[in-house]
Amino acid sequence: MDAPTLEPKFLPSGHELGVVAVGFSGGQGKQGVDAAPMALIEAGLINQLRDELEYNVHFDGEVHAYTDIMPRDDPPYRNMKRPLSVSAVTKALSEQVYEHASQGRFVLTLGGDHSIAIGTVSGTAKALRERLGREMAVIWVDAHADINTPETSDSGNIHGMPVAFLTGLATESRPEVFGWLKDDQKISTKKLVYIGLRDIDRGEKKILKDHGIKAFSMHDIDRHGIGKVMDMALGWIGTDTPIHLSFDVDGLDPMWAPSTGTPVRGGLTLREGDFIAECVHQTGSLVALDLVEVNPSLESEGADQTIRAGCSIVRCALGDTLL
Ligand SMILES: NC(=[NH2+])NCCC[C@H](N)C(=O)O
Ligand SMILES: [Mn+2]
Ligand SMILES: [Mn+2]
Repeated sequence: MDAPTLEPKFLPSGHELGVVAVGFSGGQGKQGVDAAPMALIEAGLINQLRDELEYNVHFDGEVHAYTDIMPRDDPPYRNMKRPLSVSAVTKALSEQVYEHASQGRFVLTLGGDHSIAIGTVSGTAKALRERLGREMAVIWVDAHADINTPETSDSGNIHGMPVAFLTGLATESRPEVFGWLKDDQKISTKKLVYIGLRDIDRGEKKILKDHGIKAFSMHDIDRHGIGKVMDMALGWIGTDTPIHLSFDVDGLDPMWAPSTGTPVRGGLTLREGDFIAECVHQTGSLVALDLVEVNPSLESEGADQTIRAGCSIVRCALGDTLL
């Protein structure tokens, strides 16, 4: 199989890969999503990246559960469930991701629910600003926009809010509830692009509209095809901007990825998911990838294919090709 061919634009070498495994489920209510990193690793993902794609993998060999920093008492605050836990975990994760990214490594984070993106995106955004003096773009592949503020959220689940905190649309001064997030760890709403949306809350629709956020829904993919949508999405970002890809496995149709906490029918095919990852790799601008929301304990007869779909997306984003 081919080694990653493209010269990356924002990494000193195309071969240094930092991996962080995050066994965290507190951003939503269903247990089991914390088992995903181990399931992905046991399916051979890290070995494939090392042996077939020839990455020099920097991985501490641990699935981080952050039990030592988890507060015992964590009541709702401003409608958020488990705010202290999610804040503490994402703060620690942000530092781990920052460490890899500031050493010029590509950062792969295996989640975990999507609240962990508060940690991953903040870590890479800060490192890229320091290392290159550049603002980073984020491509968010998901059935959901995850841009609720604590006030617009119906569920109170923080995995539906990460983008609001990362763009500064939601703010909080208490350091123990995301007040640790500083401007240099945030991203602009102008550098955010969604792909695959199909289940957006009313308050989220208003936010997307009011801030002119670039979003390609399943309707756009039906209309233009995924090839054209990727041209438009990457055209919006431009060729001079590093990209962090945050991939929620529920962006795929439940036919291909049934084992996830909030499945929504009418999603991306397996090939469309891989194609998105391939196209983003081909830009040479990709600096980080999150794979989140795989929950092997749900629809467990479909767990294997969900895990395989997740592994495939990661390999494609890291330069695997069909030929
Ligand atoms: N990362 C996810 N799967 N998020 C689902 C969010 C669902 C819903 N919009 C909420 O805010 O609760
Ligand atoms: Mn989702
Ligand atoms: Mn999500």
